[in-house]
Amino acid sequence: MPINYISEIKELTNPNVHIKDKDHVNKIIHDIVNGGVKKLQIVSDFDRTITKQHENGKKHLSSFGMFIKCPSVTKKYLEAEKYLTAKYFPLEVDPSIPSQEKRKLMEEWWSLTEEALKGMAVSEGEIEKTAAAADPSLRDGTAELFKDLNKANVPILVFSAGLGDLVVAVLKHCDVLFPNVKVISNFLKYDEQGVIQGFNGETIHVLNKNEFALKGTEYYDLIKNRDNVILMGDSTGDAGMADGVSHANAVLKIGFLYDHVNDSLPSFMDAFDIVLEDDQTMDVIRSILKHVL
Ligand SMILES: Nc1nc2c(ncn2[C@@H]2O[C@H](COP(=O)(O)O)[C@@H](O)[C@H]2O)c(=O)[nH]1
Ligand SMILES: [Mg+2]
Repeated sequence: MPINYISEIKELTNPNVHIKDKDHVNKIIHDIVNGGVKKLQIVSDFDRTITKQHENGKKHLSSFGMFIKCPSVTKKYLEAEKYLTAKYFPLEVDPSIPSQEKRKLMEEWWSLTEEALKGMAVSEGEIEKTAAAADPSLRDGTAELFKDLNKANVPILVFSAGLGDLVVAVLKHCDVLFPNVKVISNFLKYDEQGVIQGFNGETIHVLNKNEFALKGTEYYDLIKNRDNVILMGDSTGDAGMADGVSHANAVLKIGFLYDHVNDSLPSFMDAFDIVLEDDQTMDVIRSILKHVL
């Protein structure tokens, strides 16, 4: 009789864990366990997935939210960022907005953000210092998780619609930027004088991650023989992050839900296999990996 992981793994029996199709989740966990470390890869969102969603009663800053703490950020950008975030963040987390309409709104937000960034001279050094000073909180157990995955040589793709320079600086500051960790995100493009020209490459926002084929990226070679994926995100748009892994076999999608729990739970349970309500830890993925690593 195959193991019933959902009843075996106590972290999956907590009342804040929501699973729509238990048989399906058991089957995926079985495939991941049977495939072992050589077949496994992790794809994770960054803001409010690797970082906490809230701590000590305060919402956690996003990578863009940390960026505005850089001393060289202009007053003009601060005003633009404040206005844009106040306008678009509530729309991002509003479950009642149809996805096509929300996608247009997110495209607007990111393109206006890119325009507002142009012309500033905020150096990488300043970004590193700001990341350290922001004292970001990764989910409890993230360092242990990344260390165990690095030891087992399991690649982790951090796929962020945030500001890649800040994402890398935070991972470095928290000593989790191990060799197995790769970041795909919006990285700043600079001219020779160190002035920001926008983002490098195509802009990633919260609702187009599913379109980023990983084929052709430097990451692809690492994962081409790894067809089992554990995916983690905090937005329904994150659930498509592994769509670019065309050869994927078993994909276990873990969603961290915090905003508008009652209204968002149905769409989260459709998008993710396991939904964790207000869980600021990596306990669930670590408890599953105990059967793999
Ligand atoms: N404070 C701000 N937050 C922003 C801005 N633009 C986007 N965002 C947030 O970033 C995350 C995306 O990052 P991910 O790692 O979760 O993909 C998204 O959820 C937005 O809330 C901004 O200008 N200011
Ligand atoms: Mg996020």
